[in-house]
Amino acid sequence: MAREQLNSASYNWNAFADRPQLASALAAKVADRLTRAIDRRGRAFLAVSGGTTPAKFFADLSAAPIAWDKVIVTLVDERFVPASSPRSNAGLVAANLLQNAAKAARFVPLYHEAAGIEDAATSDDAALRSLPWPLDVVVLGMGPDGHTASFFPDADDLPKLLDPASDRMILPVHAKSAGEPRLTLTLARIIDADFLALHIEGEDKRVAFDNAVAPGPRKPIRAVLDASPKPVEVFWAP
Ligand SMILES: O=C(O)[C@H](O)[C@@H](O)[C@H](O)[C@H](O)COP(=O)(O)O
Repeated sequence: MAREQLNSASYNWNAFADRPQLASALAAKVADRLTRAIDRRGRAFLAVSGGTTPAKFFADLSAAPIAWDKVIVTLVDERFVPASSPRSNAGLVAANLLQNAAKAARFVPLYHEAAGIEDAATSDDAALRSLPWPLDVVVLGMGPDGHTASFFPDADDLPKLLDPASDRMILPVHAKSAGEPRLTLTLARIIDADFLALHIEGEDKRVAFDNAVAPGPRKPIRAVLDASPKPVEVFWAP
């Protein structure tokens, strides 16, 4: 698809006629990039987002015939709730992605019991350092407010979350609009990924994306586009 270069933000817009076609195409692309990573370095490291959008994509990806036993899956971000909560991204991934062939993957969650979100982020950051960074594949989602990961526009310390030079893997997030406190990958770890995709669906998200990349107050998704050394692959269906 033609690449759209807008100011310093670069992205490729991949539009699909419907959501099943998007899910199938994104699953095939991610499976291919994971296989290429395994061929290159003997393993692959994937981070996925939660929310309501990715379930069909997860289901399609879960059936991909790749060497899932060589794949590590983690989350782009997590709500500070146990996996048993309906709000849990780990629960969503367990129910939709870690099924079928993908059951063989190793899953590294972000949530664990802790005194608070700061303690959880500190211990996550230490624990995740042993993973084979950089990520090979990251799949982002986006909210109507232009947030991605847990980079909410009203987050305390948003500049710290968006610092492209951060050496942190995981940071805590407090944001009124987020619901629960969150744990999130830093922007620096996201833009280090070998393949970075943004999966959005519906007219509202297309308008929100267009607004985010238009001149004006910078939304968090725009910070990712601007900082990414490669064009972000946007996958969109009505
Ligand atoms: O924990 C989360 O909610 C996600 O990681 C978040 O960044 C999500 O991708 C967007 O909020 C879009 O969510 P929907 O897919 O529900 O619109």
